[in-house]
Amino acid sequence: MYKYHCLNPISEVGLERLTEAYVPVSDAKTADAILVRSAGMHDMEFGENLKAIARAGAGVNNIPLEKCAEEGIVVFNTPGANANGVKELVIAGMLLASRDILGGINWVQENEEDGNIAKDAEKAKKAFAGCELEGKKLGVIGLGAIGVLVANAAMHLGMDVYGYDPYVSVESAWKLSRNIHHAKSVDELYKECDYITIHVPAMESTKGMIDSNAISLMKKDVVVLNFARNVLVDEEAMVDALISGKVKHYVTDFPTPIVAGVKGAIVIPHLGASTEESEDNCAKMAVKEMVDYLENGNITNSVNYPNCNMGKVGDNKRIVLLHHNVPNMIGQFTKVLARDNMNIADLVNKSKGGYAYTMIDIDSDVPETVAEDLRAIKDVLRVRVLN
Ligand SMILES: NC(=O)c1ccc[n+]([C@@H]2O[C@H](COP(=O)([O-])OP(=O)(O)OC[C@H]3O[C@@H](n4cnc5c(N)ncnc54)[C@H](O)[C@@H]3O)[C@@H](O)[C@H]2O)c1
Ligand SMILES: O=C(O)CC[C@@H](O)C(=O)O
Repeated sequence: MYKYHCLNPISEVGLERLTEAYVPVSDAKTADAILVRSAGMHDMEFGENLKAIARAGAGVNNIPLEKCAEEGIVVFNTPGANANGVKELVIAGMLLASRDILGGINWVQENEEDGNIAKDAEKAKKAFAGCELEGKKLGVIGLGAIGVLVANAAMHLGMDVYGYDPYVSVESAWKLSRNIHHAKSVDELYKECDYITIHVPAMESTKGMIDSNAISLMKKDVVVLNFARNVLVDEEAMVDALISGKVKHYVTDFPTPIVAGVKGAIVIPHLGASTEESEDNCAKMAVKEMVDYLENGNITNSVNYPNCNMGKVGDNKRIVLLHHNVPNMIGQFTKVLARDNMNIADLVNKSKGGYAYTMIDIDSDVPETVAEDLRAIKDVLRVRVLN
């Protein structure tokens, strides 16, 4: 029996895939696994049973990844599962920034009682005119799951698209249209583009990436879109640029007291991934990853431990060990197993940064004393025996 806790509402389409072996609990401290969306987890104390956190979404800046790794808790996310939802809202954001659709709709609501509204609208509409996207230059910073979709869609709308991502994956590079210009530096993109959209994770290295210096390089009347995280943009600098008229619109999915209500800021209440399809996709993927880890020890799409897969647990017992990525760990594991005369049927070891994961299939029972001896090895963070 596994206990799970949902820190945010998770789509039923995902939860209904859990068998009767899974029970929801109201106290996160007692859970084997936590399902989460955007809830902040940095101040949480984790219970000793907690083995996995599955983020139904892409961004993991709400989760203390290093602390989890040290406590032997594997953190998963759902790469690409909500990318289409975000892409569509980014396109909507570009349209909202180009045509005064919001101003026009407000005008109609304010004049709803005007019996001559059809005729008056024809006079009023010139105040809400705008420009088209076709032929304009779009810069996309970050060519991952979302950035690639935005770049390709904008290209199909007739935009001239520049992409910047020094760490682009092979998978993304394959998906990216060959008509996208490869910006050699982010400064080149700032100088060239009429619209700039950012799709990078919030990390120490990306925080404040769009600051006053970046804005100073941009064209006058540029539109900046941020559907990634508020901390990527120096919001004080952005407000100054909106007030001075350097930036025409700042379209952001992240309301903060600094930008909400500022003229020129188009602020959306974090709706990028809030579609039925995205929520279902994320929940299904998060639940699948969580179940496969709890039951089989397989790790897929973890952000703090290496991916590692030995298929389903069969007739053999499986020992899974989370540990620091330091020399001689396998030697110490096999010594413990050899001492108890245990035969290894299969073994996989993978590492990611400072952490490593070892899966060992054993063709006999694994006494608790063996598990305890493995746990006692220095640099071992967690040991589980499955089946
Ligand atoms: N608004 C929403 O509801 C919503 C939904 C999903 C994701 N997001 C945010 O969008 C971010 C991106 O999502 P994704 O699914 O595309 O993630 P992803 O991991 O697929 O792509 C991120 C890309 O950013 C690139 N990158 C990293 N550092 C960079 C840098 N300094 N300069 C340029 N590129 C850099 C990476 O190489 C990667 O290709 C997430 O981390 C999350 O914060 C927001
Ligand atoms: O869960 C959400 O609603 C938003 C998720 C989004 O910000 C993400 O990073 O995937």
